[in-house]
Amino acid sequence: MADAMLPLEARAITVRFDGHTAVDDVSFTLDGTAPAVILGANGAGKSVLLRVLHGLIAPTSGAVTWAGSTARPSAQAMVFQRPVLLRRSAIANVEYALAVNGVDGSERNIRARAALERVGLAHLADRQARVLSGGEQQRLALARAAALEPRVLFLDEPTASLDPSASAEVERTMSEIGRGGTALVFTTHNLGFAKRVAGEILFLHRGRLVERAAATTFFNNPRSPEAAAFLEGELPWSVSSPA
Ligand SMILES: Nc1ncnc2c1ncn2[C@@H]1O[C@H](COP(=O)(O)OP(=O)(O)OP(=O)(O)O)[C@@H](O)[C@H]1O
Repeated sequence: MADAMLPLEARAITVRFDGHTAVDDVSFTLDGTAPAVILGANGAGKSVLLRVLHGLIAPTSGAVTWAGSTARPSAQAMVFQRPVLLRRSAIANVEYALAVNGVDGSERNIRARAALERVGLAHLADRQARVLSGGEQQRLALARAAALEPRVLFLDEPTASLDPSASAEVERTMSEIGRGGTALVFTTHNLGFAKRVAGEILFLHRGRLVERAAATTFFNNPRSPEAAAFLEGELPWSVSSPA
């Protein structure tokens, strides 16, 4: 997990869909030392920004650079709100991801077992992935991503469709992965989760980055009126960006 790929820099990222601006001239640099959480109301542009950073969406203008290069490094992965799992056993799902990433056959099983162990799913290694509970499926998605030993892991609302106890398990697993040297960058609507895990906050409002701060500063003393309203629960439920 060489640090040669950091910092991760967003340079004037703008994303437009059919004339609608989802992300509007967003710039920041992440050095990977603390978990970064992207916050904002529904439609603020969080998921789109995360996908641009990961390389799933090309920005309309601007660029993402890794240690100054626009080449997308392989040591970064993404976990989605609802994991897409293959119709195979839990361990076979992890082994498949390792195979796709060029890990030798002999090593795959060892790394997959270690990854399942890490997320507390070793006992379910041979169970069909698709019959696992929602929380177990999300932890399997985390194991699959962590097995690749990414330097940066993007997570889009990783606990959104889970009950409180499954959320707590996923949160614990993410923190453990973060302590293992993987930089976490994620979105969430769960402010308690953000407070517990975040080192810094990137707050988006209508596609614009209106505030970036250390998490404690952001939650105790937000500078922007938009962030203050968001934390007070006073922003309208959906805040779309202007056309
Ligand atoms: N593929 C797409 N085509 C057209 N518009 C899109 C597309 N993806 C996102 N958008 C729009 O871009 C805006 C930002 O969407 P995004 O999913 O990033 O919001 P978000 O902040 O993640 O919201 P939420 O909290 O509801 O998930 C929204 O207005 C959304 O409708």
